[in-house]
Amino acid sequence: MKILSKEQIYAADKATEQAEHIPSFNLMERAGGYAYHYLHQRLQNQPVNIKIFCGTGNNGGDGLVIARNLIENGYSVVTYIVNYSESRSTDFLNALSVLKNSTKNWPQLIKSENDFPEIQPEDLIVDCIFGIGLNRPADSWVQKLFNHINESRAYVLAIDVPSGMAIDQLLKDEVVLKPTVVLTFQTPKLVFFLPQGGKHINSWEVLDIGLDRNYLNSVETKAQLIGKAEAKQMYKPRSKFSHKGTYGHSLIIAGSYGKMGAAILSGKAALSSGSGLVTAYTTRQGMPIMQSAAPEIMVVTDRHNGDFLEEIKFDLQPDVIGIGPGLGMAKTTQDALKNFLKQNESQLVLDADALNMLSENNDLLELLPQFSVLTPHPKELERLIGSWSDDFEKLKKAEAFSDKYKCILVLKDAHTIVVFEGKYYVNNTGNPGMATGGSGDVLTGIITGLIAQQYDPLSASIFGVYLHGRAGDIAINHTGYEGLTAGMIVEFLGQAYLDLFAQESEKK
Ligand SMILES: NC(=O)C1=CN([C@@H]2O[C@H](COP(=O)(O)OP(=O)(O)OC[C@H]3O[C@@H](n4cnc5c(N)ncnc54)[C@H](O)[C@@H]3O)[C@@H](O)[C@H]2O)[C@@H](O)CC1
Ligand SMILES: [K+]
Repeated sequence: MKILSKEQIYAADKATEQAEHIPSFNLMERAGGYAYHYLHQRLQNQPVNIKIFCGTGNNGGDGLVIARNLIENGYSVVTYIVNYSESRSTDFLNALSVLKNSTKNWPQLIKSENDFPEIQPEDLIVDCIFGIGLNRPADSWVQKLFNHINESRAYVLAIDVPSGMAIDQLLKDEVVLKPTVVLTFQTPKLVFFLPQGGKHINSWEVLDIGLDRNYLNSVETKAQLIGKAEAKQMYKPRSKFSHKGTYGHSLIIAGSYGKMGAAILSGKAALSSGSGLVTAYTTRQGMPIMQSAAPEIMVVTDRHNGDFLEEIKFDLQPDVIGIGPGLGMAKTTQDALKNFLKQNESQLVLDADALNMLSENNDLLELLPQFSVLTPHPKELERLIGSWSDDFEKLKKAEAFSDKYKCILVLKDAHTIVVFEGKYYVNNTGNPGMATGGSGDVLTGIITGLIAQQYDPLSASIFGVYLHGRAGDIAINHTGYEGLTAGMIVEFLGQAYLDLFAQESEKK
């Protein structure tokens, strides 16, 4: 699903007005009307006290349209205008006059803290104070109103975006009216998926307000949300006349004394993602551990007998190499990595200690083949690209890094974002249960295994992140968040594949 920027949303509104030859107020009527239907379907005329807080721009105008529809249909509504500014948008004024003409229920003005109404926990709050137009922190009395509503513990439905949250920047000392649900128009907003904005959002739904299809189909967005529909399109079906060689050979370079689990998890994940063959390259001590833990995985070791890898040399021609999990940061391993990178020609997926070694020896980055995949978690990313002031800057810096080294960056987080060639692919699977040791090793294995099967590195990264999250989502039905272990993500990978097509087969 495309994630439109603020400018693109305004342009989509304009394109719709032009294509349909309608004034902008009709679009507000439509958006507010659909939002009313959304509420009505769920409320079914239950006697709830609804409090609608409206700003003085178009988000506020939407609120006035929702209020009018609710009142006309017999709901108990109090409408407030939060007077953060003396100026009013034209469509806000249109909506206000329609509301005043068609109901006797005039809004109450809130100009300061003295005007705050009491809010009961059982009230239903509709937040239409600020939408996508917020571009600076709200006045302190308005922020106090947000907190006043937050403290009430009432159910809050935010219209389009939660008030107080800018969609294209992190505002200083941001105070957000915390929504129970965000009903967002047409396209989810990027900020919902970034840690600093996303932490306020439990749940969001898209309301299709019928913006112009031509515009939406043709607009190129920087960000895209990756769900099942997108993942399904990437899936490569298997042919009947295939053999293990068809699906490639993955080499996993991982593990050290006490960290053989990382190699096992990565290797097993590469196998379960479908790699035809998997070989692990690890320390000699690791050989019996690997062989007994995963008989399907072949093992090659270095010549030495140390706790850490001292040499990375093998007589194989893998299709792809996943390198890094559990390697440790020993000087000998760093030298081994350097020598390996100097002569390597295989496609690479780099994770964990391999990334840390790259951060410590920046010149090694120049040795990476084009389209290498790097999968840093936030700390590893910071070591690679330096610190950032907010999530938007983090993305920009990641983009610059990816451009410079022609690599694919997989920014692991609650919503993992794959960054490549100026585009952001935002994953929409996964859950907090996956914040567990080894989960990243599994992702490395999956992406490696997909590249072995001839997924191009970008598709392998996007699809791999999706499958990893989906496997975790299916697994928690059996384990709960706390009980989920990285090994289970591997076990449920097959289910994640099956799930891509689950709906079709259920319908048959
Ligand atoms: N045709 C359209 O453009 C449509 C717009 N819609 C709604 O319009 C919203 C956007 O409306 P607006 O652009 O009017 O913006 P908002 O209603 O989000 O904000 C109102 C105005 O407040 C001002 N402002 C920004 N930060 C402020 C601050 N901290 N303190 C005081 N004033 C501040 C800005 O000038 C901004 O335009 C969307 O989120 C959506 O809800 C919908 O009605 C659908 C159609
Ligand atoms: K809002």
